[in-house]
Amino acid sequence: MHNARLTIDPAFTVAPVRRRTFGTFVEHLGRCVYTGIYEPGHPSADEDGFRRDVLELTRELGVTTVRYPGGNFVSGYRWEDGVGPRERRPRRLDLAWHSTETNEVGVEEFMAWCGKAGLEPMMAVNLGTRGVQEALDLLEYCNHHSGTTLSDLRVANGAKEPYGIRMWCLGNEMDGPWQIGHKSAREYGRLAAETARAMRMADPGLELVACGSSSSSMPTFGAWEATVLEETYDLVDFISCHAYYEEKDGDLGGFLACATDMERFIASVVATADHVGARLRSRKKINLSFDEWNVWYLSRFQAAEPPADWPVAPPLLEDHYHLADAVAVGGLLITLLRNSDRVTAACLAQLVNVIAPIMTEPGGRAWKQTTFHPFSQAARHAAGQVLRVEPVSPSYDTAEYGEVPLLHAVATHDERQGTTVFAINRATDRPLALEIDARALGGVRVVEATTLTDPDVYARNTADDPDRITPRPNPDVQHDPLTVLLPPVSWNMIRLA
Ligand SMILES: O=[N+]([O-])c1ccc(O[C@@H]2O[C@@H](CO)[C@H](O)[C@H]2O)cc1
Repeated sequence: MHNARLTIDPAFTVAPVRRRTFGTFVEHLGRCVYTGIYEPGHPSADEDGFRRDVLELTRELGVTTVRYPGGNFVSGYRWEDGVGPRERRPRRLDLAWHSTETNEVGVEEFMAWCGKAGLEPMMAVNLGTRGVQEALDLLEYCNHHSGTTLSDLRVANGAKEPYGIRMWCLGNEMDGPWQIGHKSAREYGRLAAETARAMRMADPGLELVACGSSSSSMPTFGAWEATVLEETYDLVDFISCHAYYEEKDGDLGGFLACATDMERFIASVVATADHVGARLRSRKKINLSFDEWNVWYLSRFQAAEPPADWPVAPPLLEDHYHLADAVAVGGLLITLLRNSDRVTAACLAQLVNVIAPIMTEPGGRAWKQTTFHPFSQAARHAAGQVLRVEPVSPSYDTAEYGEVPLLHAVATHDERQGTTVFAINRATDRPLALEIDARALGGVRVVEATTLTDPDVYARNTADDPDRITPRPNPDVQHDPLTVLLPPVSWNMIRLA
């Protein structure tokens, strides 16, 4: 058995828990929209064609914000295609995903779905094939009350009240050579600046996200952020970060340590943003929108052929997650929370079917993947302030990241909801006895301790066995000293009150 310790003291805080940390992403990609959130013929479909089973799971997941409509898709998207009478909407080639887009769902349907799910939208504009004018048009269509051609069109299409969308992404991954309309940092920075400047003329209160790098392994990483922020610093609020991880060559220990990369990624982008701010002598701080993060078996996707014959909503990027994937996701969530001073928005990519916590069968069942659980527990129970905890833990050696602690943890504290510790044990061979020094909280007890684990780290949930991997009460809790046994390869939640 390994032993680790952490001390909880509500006097030492990082930042408030940001509700936007629990965002997700709905892209017109594969079956995320069609047969994901939307399937008119489905037995659970509501009057607007949205699957009630998916809506219910989305609520249970605890999602707060949702990014839309892409992703790579947005860089070739004409938003006007998706508004007005359905029978008049064009069918288009979606070059990003080699599919046919029917436009049955567009901004109107998406906003109606957000209303039903109780989510804040985060809208992306196309800066691949389009520019300032089209972004302004979409903004006017969405947010202007009425009395102009575009706002009256929205009203005529059934949405009397403006949508009031606050958060906007200025394009998507424009550093990626795969992106339609891919640009250099300077080209993109100028376009993002002019788009942001014009959007702010319409509404100075918007929160704008400039594209950062599509991963920290891009050759332009760092330089890209610096150049883009040189152009946009005073005009945007966020720089985006995207990161996907997968187990490579059977290196489970290295994979479970992937949050180490995310940690370094965040530190590098914060340093770069602050460096630009310092050179500009600005008092403003740019925050990070980690608006794509997840486990994604990208190498399998890259090895596969694109869909033949431009199908409508083909199954794409449908990763079936196992326990170890869920523990990796839990580790990434812990890192996002630990960096809540600068990471003030994040989106798990994506929500349904496409590298997603929720899976569906067309016409059939919906179920929770393993990765659903760390997200839903953190979204529900992380509250109040993120506490600065400094776990003391044995470490292990990884090929990719060097020495990494076996324990990765964070705690949050709220006067009413109490204190919650989220922790993963990365050890593959034995449990970790975690001693929690909670004396500063004064006489608290464990009110709930759960663990997500399984003797088979590659066990998955399926439609037939949807609860194979689900949080279960952790029986190994001792008081005085407060000690919880974390099983090997596990995600854990410990609630104190
Ligand atoms: O590292 N890559 O090779 C790589 C390739 C594509 C890629 O796309 C991003 O991930 C897609 C799925 O969420 C989103 O549509 C897009 O923004 C993100 C990363």
